[in-house]
Amino acid sequence: MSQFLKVKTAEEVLDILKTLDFLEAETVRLEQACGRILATPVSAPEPVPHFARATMDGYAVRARDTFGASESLPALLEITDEVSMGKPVSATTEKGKAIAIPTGGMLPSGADSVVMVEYTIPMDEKTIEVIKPVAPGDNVLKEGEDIGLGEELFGAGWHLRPQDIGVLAALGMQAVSVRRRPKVAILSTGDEIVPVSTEVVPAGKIRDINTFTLTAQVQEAGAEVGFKSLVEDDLDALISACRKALDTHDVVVLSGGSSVGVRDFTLRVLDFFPEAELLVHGVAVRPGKPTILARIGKKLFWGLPGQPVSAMMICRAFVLPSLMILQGAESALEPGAEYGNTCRAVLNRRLPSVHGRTDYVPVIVSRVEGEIHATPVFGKSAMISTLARSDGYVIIPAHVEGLDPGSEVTVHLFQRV
Ligand SMILES: Nc1nc2c(c(=O)[nH]1)N[C@H]1C(S)=C(S)[C@@H](COP(=O)(O)OP(=O)(O)OC[C@H]3O[C@@H](n4cnc5c(N)ncnc54)[C@H](O)[C@@H]3O)O[C@H]1N2
Ligand code: MOO
Repeated sequence: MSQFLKVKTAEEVLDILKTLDFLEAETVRLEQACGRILATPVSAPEPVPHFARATMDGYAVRARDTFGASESLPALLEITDEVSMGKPVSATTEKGKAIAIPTGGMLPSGADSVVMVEYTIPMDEKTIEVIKPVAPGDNVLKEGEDIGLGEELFGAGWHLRPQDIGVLAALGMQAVSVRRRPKVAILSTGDEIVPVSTEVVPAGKIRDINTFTLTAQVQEAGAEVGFKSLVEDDLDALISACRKALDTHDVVVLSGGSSVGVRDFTLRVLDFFPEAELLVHGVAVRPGKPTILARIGKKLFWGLPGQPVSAMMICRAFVLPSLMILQGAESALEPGAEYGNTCRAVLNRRLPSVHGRTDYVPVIVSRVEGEIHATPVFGKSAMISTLARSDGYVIIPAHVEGLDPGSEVTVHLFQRV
């Protein structure tokens, strides 16, 4: 199966990802729904609120009984009843009458507005003077004013946020249908890689970084990380680790290998999976050109470069979008959609770039005299500290040969919020 495919552009890879099938839907309780992606649209089965409510403490009145009221010429109203919180009141607000009401109380019939207590002067136990008029609807939340009956609230593919959960709670939806979280296995390979727990690292070896960075990244995209393993550079060991991972996971993310010819090694692993279909073998990007993507049955297999910066950038640029698409995220399916938040900034250094290759350049974002600046962080892709110092990255498209200082750029922020 080791056919060699033409190196793909970043856009071609994203287009391939958009053709992936979504994972199945599952029902989760509202408490677990934040951050999940809706599988079916949601519309309102009832109005919110389902009765008119006061939004201020005061008196429920007929607005026309207060028209023209002022401090010098107050409107005199008789208090006939009091609304208790959480209970309907049987009394009706009649002409010249007022019913005391707390914020959130149910508006009595006949009333169309609430006079705030501050604009009333008690005359005696049963009488108030209103010193400022109200218009119909003042200080009242009407039935369905928050959410209308049948209102279309969220489409399939909507990424649920805390406030969305609040809407679902208001509607009494105790459970929602969302896409299953992708289960991801993270395999790191290389004879030079030793576990983080290694106290004295032998000469020629380094501690494992990628297992940790890739795990943290894919979790950020809502995936569950199952199997994690450091695998030696041995074909049989790699095949058996991949087989185990593919059996029980939706996605396998393998990083690194041996310095020479590792790509062939990863491709050779794929030869042992008859269903494997190589989708990407090399991407015209920097860093991370030697990236592999294959489909194995319904499963995805990513082969990422071993350099920690390259692995993280490819994960962010392609693996995370693939995880969002598996979860049916509409935001990941839009043309030109990028994962995460962005901000606009002014570049304060020249950024060289080669025509025909998309560059991902880490930057520091700072505010200088009210303007947001992006300062490139240069460094080799073996240097994880460059990303730790950066706030995000700028993408220089393949057709652009470098950017001059003063260019306005979009910074893709590492932090999602
Ligand atoms: N002669 C050439 N050499 C290299 C080329 C090339 O085109 N010709 N490409 C370079 C580029 S670009 C990259 S990227 C790397 C590709 O690396 P591999 O994916 O083959 O992976 P490795 O060789 O195993 O690792 C590269 C580097 O990353 C370190 N590494 C690997 N895994 C981890 C880990 N889990 N934690 C921390 N660091 C890790 C590994 O020790 C190597 O230093 O090849 C270039 N070479
Ligand atoms: O493609 Mo490599 O990832 O630039 O270091």
